[in-house]
Amino acid sequence: MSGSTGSLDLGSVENQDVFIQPVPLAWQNEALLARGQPDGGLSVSFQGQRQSAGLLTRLLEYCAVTHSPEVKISGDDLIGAVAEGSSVQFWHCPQSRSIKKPTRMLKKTVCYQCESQEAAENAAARVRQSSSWSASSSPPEIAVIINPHSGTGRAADCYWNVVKPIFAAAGLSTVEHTTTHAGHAPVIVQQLQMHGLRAVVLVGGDGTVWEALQGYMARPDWKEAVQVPLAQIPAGSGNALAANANTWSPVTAAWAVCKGKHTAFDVFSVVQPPAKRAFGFLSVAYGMITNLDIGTEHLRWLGPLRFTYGALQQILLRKSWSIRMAYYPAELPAPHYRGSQADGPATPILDRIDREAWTPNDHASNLPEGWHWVPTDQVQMCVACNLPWLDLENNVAPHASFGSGAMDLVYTSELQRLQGLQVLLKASDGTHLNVKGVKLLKMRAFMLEPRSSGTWLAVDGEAIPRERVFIEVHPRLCRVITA
Ligand SMILES: Nc1ncnc2c1ncn2[C@@H]1O[C@H](COP(=O)(O)OP(=O)(O)OP(=O)(O)O)[C@@H](O)[C@H]1O
Repeated sequence: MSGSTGSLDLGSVENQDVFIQPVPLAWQNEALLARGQPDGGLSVSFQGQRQSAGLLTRLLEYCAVTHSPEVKISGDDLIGAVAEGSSVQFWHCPQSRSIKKPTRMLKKTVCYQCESQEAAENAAARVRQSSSWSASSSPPEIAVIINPHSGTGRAADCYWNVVKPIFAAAGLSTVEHTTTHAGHAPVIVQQLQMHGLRAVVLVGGDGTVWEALQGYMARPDWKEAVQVPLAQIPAGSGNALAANANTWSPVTAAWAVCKGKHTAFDVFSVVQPPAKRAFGFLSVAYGMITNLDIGTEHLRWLGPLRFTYGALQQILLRKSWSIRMAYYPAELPAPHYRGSQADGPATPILDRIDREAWTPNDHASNLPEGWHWVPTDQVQMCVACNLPWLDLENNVAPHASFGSGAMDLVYTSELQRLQGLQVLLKASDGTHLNVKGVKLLKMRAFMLEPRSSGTWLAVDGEAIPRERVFIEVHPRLCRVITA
């Protein structure tokens, strides 16, 4: 590799990654030779001075004396670069070792000295564009909503100290909004200029995602708006959307936003007249699960540990709650709907039943065609999951998936304490479904009628009135950024 002062060699590179279309990327000068790789990655060799000290520098110096002065960064890992004066530094997010929950860590190369400030800025701009702009000539625009109340109250720190520097190195154009009160996120989302946005990034927990979803669906242009993916930076207590998107840590989620890969996922309508229809993305829970979540709100300072504490308490108490529930099974096709959807997505299954006819004391009444009763009138755990992970730790519905068009009802009626403990211990890998007494049903729509006090009815972890509720899944309606 010869260094010819100031010359810029624009070689072409092939695009082998569907999400990254590398621009031709190769330039060289006396100090720095960086070559675009076929996978969109970067091979950097330093022929001039190196700046900055630290372990990484010393390691690289070691490489230099052992005649392998090249740093190779894969296109998948590379996210951008930072230029300062006439030096440039490349940022990348390689996978860390954990295989169970793949996360990424942030790494920065040493600062390479270019021949001029312009050369350094040029180098940084090229790397950003090739690694994080999906071949666009202008930077992707991102709306960020930060809930400073989420989790243990560190969401804002997490964003400004960890995530924002990554977005800046990737050259993303961000506009930040910080919520000032509960219920603020839907207002922010309704006012966003969605056209052209790469993503709406939510820094917070699932309550923030839930609120943002209400904002999406309340927009007159909801059909177009839902094409803009959501992303969750896991900074709350539960962080289920991030878990299900395989973005298990703030750095991993930030990296995923830089890469911009997204997929469709189901959401569901929550119909509980006379209240306005709401929308959920995660779960409908009654009994034990709500007690261990909403019932431990006063222990927020414990972080995710509060759920473990709450679960142990519920298992030992061994309480059960009265319920009546009917469902439209996943095996049956969803009826077709052809009407206008100006007021939100249609609910063809719920529209075919007479919801008023289901009187509270009428367990034996005839069900509409295709519907079945859930065969119990008493539950301990009762949670209908739209996604497998209910938080970063618990894979409660391992057979659920992003776009299945169905929710998995996981429930128990008469678990002993020992079985309850087994469920708690096995929920992290989904094997709790094998514990005797744990039942699973797949449903496209359902009616849940809570009949006990002393517990909550909750959608996505948010309490709703403890009254009869009708749910219908909307297959693949929204989009989410994934790793
Ligand atoms: N500035 C604010 N002050 C107080 N509360 C807020 C503010 N902004 C948002 N909220 C409320 O904070 C609640 C909790 O936020 P969020 O759900 O993100 O965190 P969490 O409860 O820790 O996480 P998870 O829902 O994943 O368990 C939301 O229901 C939201 O209404």
